[in-house]
Parts: sequence; C-alpha cells; structure tokens
Amino acid sequence: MTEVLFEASPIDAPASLLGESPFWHPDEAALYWCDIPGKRLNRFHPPSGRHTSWVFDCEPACCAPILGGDLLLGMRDGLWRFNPQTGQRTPLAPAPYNPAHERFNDGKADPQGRFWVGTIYEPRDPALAHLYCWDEGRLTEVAGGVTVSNGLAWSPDGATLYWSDTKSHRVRTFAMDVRTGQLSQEREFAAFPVKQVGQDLSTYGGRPDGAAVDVEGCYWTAMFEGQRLLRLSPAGDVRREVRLPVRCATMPAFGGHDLRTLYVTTAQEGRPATELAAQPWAGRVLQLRVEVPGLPVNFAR
Ligand SMILES: O=C1O[C@H](CS(=O)(=O)O)[C@@H](O)[C@H](O)[C@H]1O
Repeated sequence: MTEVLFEASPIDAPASLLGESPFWHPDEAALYWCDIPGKRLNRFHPPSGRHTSWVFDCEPACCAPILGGDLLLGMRDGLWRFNPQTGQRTPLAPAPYNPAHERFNDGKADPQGRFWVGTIYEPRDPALAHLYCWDEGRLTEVAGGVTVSNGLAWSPDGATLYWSDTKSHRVRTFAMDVRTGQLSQEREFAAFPVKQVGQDLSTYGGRPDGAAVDVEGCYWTAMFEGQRLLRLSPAGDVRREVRLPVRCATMPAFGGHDLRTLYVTTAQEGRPATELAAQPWAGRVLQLRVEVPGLPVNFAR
C-alpha cells in the first residue's frame, strides 16, 4: 500500500464543525477563526499554546481586526463590533437580508479598511446571495447573482479584488479603485469542473472556498470537498497543489512572525461517518510552512 505523506498537521486546538475566516492578528501573535454552526469565535496563541473561545447565540461567519482595537464580526443577524477582553458586542448594522434563509459568509477588510462581506443563500437556488461593502457606517450592496459568496482577497497593490461563488465553481476578479472602492472590469479568473451527480469524490477536484494572497500576488484557494489547496498565479495558472489530510478545507490564512505559516480551516459538519473515521483531523485548523510569505491581514476602520 502506498503511504500518503501530507505536509499539513493540526494546531493544538479543538475541532470546529465548520471552521471559517482565519486571520493572523499581528499585535497578538494569535490566530482567530469562526466556527459558524458551532456559534464560536476562536483564538489560538501559538507561543503559549493557549486556546480561547467565545460562544454566541447566533452564527459568526467572518471576523477581522479593527484599527485601534476590537474585532468586526459578520454574524447571521448583522455586523457587530466585538471586544475580546470584555466579551462585549456592539451592533454596527442589522442584516440587510432575511436571516431565516440567508446569512453573512466570507468577509474581509480591504487595504483601505473598507469591510467587504458576502452572503450565502441557504436554499441554494436561485442565486440570490450578495456582496456588500461596509464603509463609514454604511452597508452598501455592490454585487449579486451568486449562491455562496466566498474567496475575498486583494492583489498586493490592492487594485484587484478576487471574489468566488463556491456553488458555481468560479472565481472572478474586478479592478478596484483603491481610493473609492469602486469596482469595474469584471473578469473570470478561474473555473473548475462542477461535481456531477453521483461522481466519486476521488475524481473531483473541489470548489473554490476561502482564499488568501501571497507577496508574489498568487491566490491560494481552499478547494472545498477536493481535499486540496491550489496556488494560482495572477494570470490564473495553477502553480502549486497541496494535498490535505481532510476532505473539506474552507480557507487559508498566512500567519506566524514571518507570515510563512499557512493556516487552513476545515469542516466536519455534514460529512459521512466513514470519511470522518478515516480523517480524524476534519474540523481542525491545519498548518504548513510555505516559502513565499503571505500579505498581512487588513484592519477594518
Ligand atoms: O456553509 C458553508 O458552506 C460552503 C461550502 S458549500 O457551499 O457547501 O459548497 C462554504 O464554502 C462556506 O464558506 C460555508 O460557510
């Protein structure tokens, strides 16, 4: 039997049901991530090995640091400011959709501190999810026509926005006016073969989920259900594939003092029992070392 060696192994923190939105906080030397159905925000501090989590009454889907302190949380019921020291949560904006069948999903700040956040339309059909931008106290709808808004990331110069729709297996780019945040020149960046009904997972490459960009401008995407990460050049060519010991990776994030540790959140929710028995790290945050550092996290303002 051939032994498969994986480069990634889990950090010393409990598994999530559906881990998402990891980011490395440079001031705290800690990794934050959400467990959406577990209704938890997690923090792991590698130097001390300390894991902390906060439990809410509503699903947190994305988190970002705010300039000057606190975190911004995108939750099913809206955007919140959260103080991890006191546990206090202050409302910023109510959900601009019906939370009975839609919720915020992937969200990130751009280099100017505007917070971009998309939604997931849970009935999945039709494609009624959106992308919003939170800026100067206003939440504005900027795009729609997707089902699972995901994969937000920016090129190193901040002038290209990446955005995926996991369900349609596509990643697109926009030119972004760095000063105003105005989007133009929508283009298809990458498209992956859609899973056929009854297709064996061993022949399926997965669909683009969360993403992160490195200093060479390459786009790292988690391929949900494909058991791999892909590193795509700015032109969209696959430069590297990293096989993972877990079927469902959800998002990579660069961390560590040199931003060369790639953390990857994963999911176990809804997976078959046989798969979970074979992949005991499902739901854990994985880590691996990479050669090219990532871009630091952007702070929301
Ligand atoms: O709920 C979620 O699920 C999706 C994966 S999929 O839509 O089921 O293919 C994941 O990408 C998303 O980020 C997560 O919140």
